[in-house]
Amino acid sequence: KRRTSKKQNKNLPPSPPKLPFIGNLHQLGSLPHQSLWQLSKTYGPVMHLQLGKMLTVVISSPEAAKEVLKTYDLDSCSRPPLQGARRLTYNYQDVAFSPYGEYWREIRKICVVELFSVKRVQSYESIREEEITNMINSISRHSLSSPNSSSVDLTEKLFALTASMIFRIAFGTSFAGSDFNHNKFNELVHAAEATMGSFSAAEIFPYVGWIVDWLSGLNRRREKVFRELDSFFQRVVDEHLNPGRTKPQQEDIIDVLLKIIKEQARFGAALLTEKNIKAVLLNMFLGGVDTSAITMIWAMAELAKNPTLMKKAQEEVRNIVGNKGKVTNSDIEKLHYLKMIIKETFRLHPAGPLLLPRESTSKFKVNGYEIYPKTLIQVNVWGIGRDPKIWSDPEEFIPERFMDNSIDYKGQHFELLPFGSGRRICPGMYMGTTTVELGLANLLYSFDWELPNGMKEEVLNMDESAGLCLSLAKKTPLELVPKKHLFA
Ligand code: HEM
Repeated sequence: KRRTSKKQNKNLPPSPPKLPFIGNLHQLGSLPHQSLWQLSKTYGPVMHLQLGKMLTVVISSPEAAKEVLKTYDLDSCSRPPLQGARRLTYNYQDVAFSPYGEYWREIRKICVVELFSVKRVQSYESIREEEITNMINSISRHSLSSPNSSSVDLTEKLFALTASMIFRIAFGTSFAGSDFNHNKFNELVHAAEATMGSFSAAEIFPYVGWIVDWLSGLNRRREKVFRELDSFFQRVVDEHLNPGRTKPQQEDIIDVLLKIIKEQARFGAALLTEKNIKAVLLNMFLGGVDTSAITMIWAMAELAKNPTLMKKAQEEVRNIVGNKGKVTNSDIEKLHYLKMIIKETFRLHPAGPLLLPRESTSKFKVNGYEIYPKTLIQVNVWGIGRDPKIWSDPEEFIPERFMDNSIDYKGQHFELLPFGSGRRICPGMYMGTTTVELGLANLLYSFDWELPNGMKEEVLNMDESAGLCLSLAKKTPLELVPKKHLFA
């Protein structure tokens, strides 16, 4: 049973004042990473909050993040059993929400070694290039067919791009080749994300919360999304099991997982089942589609707001690629300025502003305060990215700050943690950054971009939208006017 602060208020981190019953819940607001960052300015980089019945510790400095994610990684790398995720993960039989233990270690190893390894990601190079070419062609058609320079909705284009890529990588067919409607699928994935992210009353209020969830229809909505996704995933798995199926050129993710199941059965060590395949597919859609799209959208929005930086990035990519027609994987390593733009985007707009919640499994101390077992831990990487003690002009988008600076985002530098760090670090980091780099490079190479209707850069709306499960989206769609770049 989750502990409450009454039993252990000896040396807990400082906390804002609480209300009876709900504790600090009312202080979260609609953008919790922002409210928590404000609170941390008063209560410090290690503070505790009572969210209903859940004791939560919020970490808001690189030093404290290093303690949790490195020094005490093993003591804090479990996940809380969130009700929103329970059904959709077949009782936490996925990677992202599975508690720390033998099963998680095994499935995590499969992800790192088999599914998202550098070799596997490289094997999907042609899928990435084809899907990006499709997007560029569709923007070109738009730009040619509207001589009065009407804008395209880049938010829609980039979500469609990452969804199509993950769909093909996971299932081996494209949306066009499946009987699943593109929009319907995106709708379903977003509904799943929303149910995952929704707080259950059952989680927050002891004894009576389940009644609220039942009355509000939350359980019914979760069940409906679960059934639809489950039946879709099951159908694709069954198709893969059909001996008459024509296989795609590269093994897709379902092929790889089915092969592992077969091998395990041969050695009598059956650990994975079809349920695990479906749960991992869900992780790929929830973890891989929005995060990469959102990062590209924020990067393009920042560049549209800063035309000098946009021009510098375009000159770099056009000089390096020449009139080849498109940017390919082999060009990316030479695009140093683009890489700085991506780092700066991760600093200001990390797709997971609070990472995913961790749960402690033993007692340890951070900054002299006790963290007890079964505490929910959130690391505010959004706040750390905007801390004036670490970054000069923190609210400004300045890619050049990374020029003579060794800070990277791969989990070794606790000032910049868009993918987290330690045992739970995002296993899809290479897949995500490869998509973001190639997608952005091609957008910058192929078109000049302008704000619509003579809009001034200062008025471009950069508000954040209430985060769902993981992702911190731009509130309004990014509409920009593309002008096809003509090479001499
Ligand atoms: C720009 C792109 C991406 C960003 C910013 C991102 C960010 C994150 C973050 C912040 C976490 C939580 C780490 C923690 O708890 O400490 C995470 C976990 C995870 N991500 Fe990503 N991600 C991205 C792309 C991807 C892709 C492409 C995939 C797979 C197709 C993926 C799959 C996962 C999975 C399975 C986990 C859970 C890992 C675990 O709990 O062991 N992510 N990601």
